[in-house]
Amino acid sequence: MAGVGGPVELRRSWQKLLGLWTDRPRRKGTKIAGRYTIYDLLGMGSYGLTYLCTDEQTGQDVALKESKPSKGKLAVRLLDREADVMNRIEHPAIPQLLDVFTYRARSYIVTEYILGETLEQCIFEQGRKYTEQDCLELVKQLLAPIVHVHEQGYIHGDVRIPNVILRDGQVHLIDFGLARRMGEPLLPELKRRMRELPEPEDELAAPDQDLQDLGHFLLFMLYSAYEPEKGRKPASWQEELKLTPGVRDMLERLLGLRPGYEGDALELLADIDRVLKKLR
Ligand SMILES: Nc1ncnc2c1ncn2[C@@H]1O[C@H](COP(=O)(O)OP(=O)(O)OP(=O)(O)O)[C@@H](O)[C@H]1O
Repeated sequence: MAGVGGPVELRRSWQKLLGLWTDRPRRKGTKIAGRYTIYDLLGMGSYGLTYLCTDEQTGQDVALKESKPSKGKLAVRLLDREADVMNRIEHPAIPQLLDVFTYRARSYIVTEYILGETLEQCIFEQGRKYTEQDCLELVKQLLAPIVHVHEQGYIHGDVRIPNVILRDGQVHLIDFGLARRMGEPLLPELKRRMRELPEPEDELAAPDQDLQDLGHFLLFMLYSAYEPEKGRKPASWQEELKLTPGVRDMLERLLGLRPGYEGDALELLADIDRVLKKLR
């Protein structure tokens, strides 16, 4: 029959509707576990809702992430994993884990709230443009928390501009929802979600994956200053971005277009310092 899907599609639409209802954000002023008062919804991710809350015990602003009820046990498991990784990490450029609890069948993690803007907001909402030097300074800053995560035996797994917050010019790395122990494969349940990523999804977690992501991060940042000439056909980034040779080489190594850093963040750091010296 035209316009009406089969039973599978109908079931999917019904589940989607049910999900929208059960996952609807909580109202401002709602108190969770008698302690955290919701002030604002920060975002709705695939498996969780994140709120800006006031911790009534300390008076501190916190970010509270709640598992999505429609995603059932998987959302709870992912939040547990995220808490487990954050519990082992302590770095000034990573929000501190403050609390983990279950309340009315939902899981929660509470972290320090970083008041600032994500680099995605800086570029797409505020139209900020970053020079090569700015971009390298930011990547250099970001390497510190990434190296710390690697030293604890994990990879972040999702280094992207929406997951980096700038506060007073200092970067903060958030969202450990896809973090994995070194050598661990991607959770089978997440494979479908990661379909668009260029890396093979069966790859075991290794530091080079974060460095590759850092390459994509750097490319995004560099494009913020790109002004396409009128009527010019789209070309490769090497042609579009007029990069100095040092930055271009580094990017090609990060993106795996020539022999790379093999996960060696210290080699990358030395390279950044060398190129920055020339740019300054
Ligand atoms: N500690 C924090 N401080 C300030 N803002 C935060 C913090 N944690 C998350 N946010 C903001 O909350 C929003 C939701 O973030 P979160 O990373 O939890 O989920 P997401 O990115 O929407 O989803 P997904 O986990 O599926 O990528 C984002 O806008 C993010 O910038």
